[in-house]
Amino acid sequence: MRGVVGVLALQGDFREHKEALRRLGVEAKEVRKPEHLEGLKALIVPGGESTTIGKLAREYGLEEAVRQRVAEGSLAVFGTCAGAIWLAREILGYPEQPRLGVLDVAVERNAFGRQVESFEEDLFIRGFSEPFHGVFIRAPVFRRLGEGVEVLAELSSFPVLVRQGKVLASSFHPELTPDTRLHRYFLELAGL
Ligand SMILES: NC(=O)CC[C@H](N)C(=O)O
Repeated sequence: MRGVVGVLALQGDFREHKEALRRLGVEAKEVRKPEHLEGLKALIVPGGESTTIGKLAREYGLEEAVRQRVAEGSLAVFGTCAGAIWLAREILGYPEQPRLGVLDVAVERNAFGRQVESFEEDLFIRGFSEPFHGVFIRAPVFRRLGEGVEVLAELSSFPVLVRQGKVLASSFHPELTPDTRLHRYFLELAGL
């Protein structure tokens, strides 16, 4: 057992992330209120609908609480798809959409076009020796990357996996494949 990881459980596929953590022998804790963050060093924000996640996180006081913990450097965060959108500083075309703003990127929602609802593609992730099977569902891409943002994987020259300090964000859904390497990478990032 390597410590406890929080999974934001307001909306979206948080159960699949819990299952990925279980496969790694890590205890997952559902986070729905600011007090659930106590003692946590790592939080996963699932895919789903970023407008709903953002709205509920604001309503429940989690937006402010998570932002504070990330600013302090005491919480690592991994956002997948809608979760990644919530982390971004800017959401192109949706200036009013609630977001955390801790990742210095502009994110474009549904960037591969609405007609391309979903697809799968093997990705080369920096530091991984074998390709990672990426599942993309109405996926965003990261644009206008700030100086501190490192690109870990690209697809057709669009960044699809980025990292800034202890903040990790993917356009795709690692929780929907049996491959746990990216979750393991995040645990290491969080110092777990
Ligand atoms: N699979 C997903 O998480 C889709 C994200 C969705 N396109 C959004 O903007 O919230």
